[in-house]
Amino acid sequence: MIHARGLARTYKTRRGDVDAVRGVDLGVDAGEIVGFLGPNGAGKTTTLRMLTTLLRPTRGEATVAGADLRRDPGTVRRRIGYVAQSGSTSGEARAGEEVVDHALLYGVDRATATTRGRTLFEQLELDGLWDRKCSSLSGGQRRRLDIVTGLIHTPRLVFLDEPTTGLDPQARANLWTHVRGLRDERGSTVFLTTHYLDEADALCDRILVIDHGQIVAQGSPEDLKQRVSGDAVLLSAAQTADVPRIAAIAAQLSGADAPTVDGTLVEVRVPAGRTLLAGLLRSLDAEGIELDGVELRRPTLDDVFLTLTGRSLRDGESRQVPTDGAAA
Ligand SMILES: Nc1ncnc2c1ncn2[C@@H]1O[C@H](COP(=O)(O)OP(=O)(O)OP(=O)(O)O)[C@@H](O)[C@H]1O
Repeated sequence: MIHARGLARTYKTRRGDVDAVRGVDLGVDAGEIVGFLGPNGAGKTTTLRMLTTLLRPTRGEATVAGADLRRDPGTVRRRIGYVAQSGSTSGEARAGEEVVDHALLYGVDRATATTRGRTLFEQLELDGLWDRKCSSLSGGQRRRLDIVTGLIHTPRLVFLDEPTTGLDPQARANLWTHVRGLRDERGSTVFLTTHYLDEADALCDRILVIDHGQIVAQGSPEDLKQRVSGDAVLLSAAQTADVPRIAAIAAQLSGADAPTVDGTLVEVRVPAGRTLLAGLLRSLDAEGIELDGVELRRPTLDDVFLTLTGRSLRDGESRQVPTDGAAA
């Protein structure tokens, strides 16, 4: 569905050239949900805008939805749906009208657009809102309306730029269900950008990680996580004085990396945390050491990014990340 080779974009600015995307190769098969993940400024939107014909690549080639991006951008445009970060509906318009107008732009006739629009409203739980002003919809409803707009001309490939940014957790989870539905019920291929690791993990068949304009990793969420060897064992000491002894015992675990200490928290990475945990707790107990808490953390996508780049996926954040790997 997408086949790109060496796609690059340099912006000319007064301060000099900005190499936003530096030669991206990527492939997306029909029916996949692919997540495009990376920190702010990594090049996600620039890549998306090139693939959707909104921005001309400085270098590289791509076929998108079966048409050549450079030679036949008109066909690419007709075959894809694009839901921009900022959305595309205007506040004063009525929701249904907005969707029908969008379809007319694509050459869909009014009757067909209305029938399709009403079906999509039902599928995306917007029924009853056809005549409502867009400005009176909730954030989640408006985002789903953006998606209806992106789908009204029945594209085979849909690009979603940060579809859940700004939504509350329930609205995000609800939108994931709808994105899965696009693929499962309509057979659409979905290419989405996101900052949220949990979103990519839960929703995507495959993930591409971009950093500094280049793809630094790709694979299924599980594949990527398996590249980070080991589990993290986090031991929270009840008494600060016990921390050095806890670290010393943790360091003796089979295959352990050097433990790190942060206040009363000792963290150690081991190849198979689950099998070592019981023995570790027995050793600590035998030494009369009391713990406030124990956590075994499987690798997260953020660990993958840390391993690859030495940085957290979440901007400017250092190692103090929530232990469940969920994005803030
Ligand atoms: N029109 C432009 N002119 C100059 N530089 C730009 C322009 N648009 C983007 N850039 C720069 O190109 C780089 C990539 O930006 P891009 O918006 O593609 O990243 P992103 O991964 O989508 O970021 P975000 O997650 O913040 O949306 C950044 O350094 C950005 O400042």
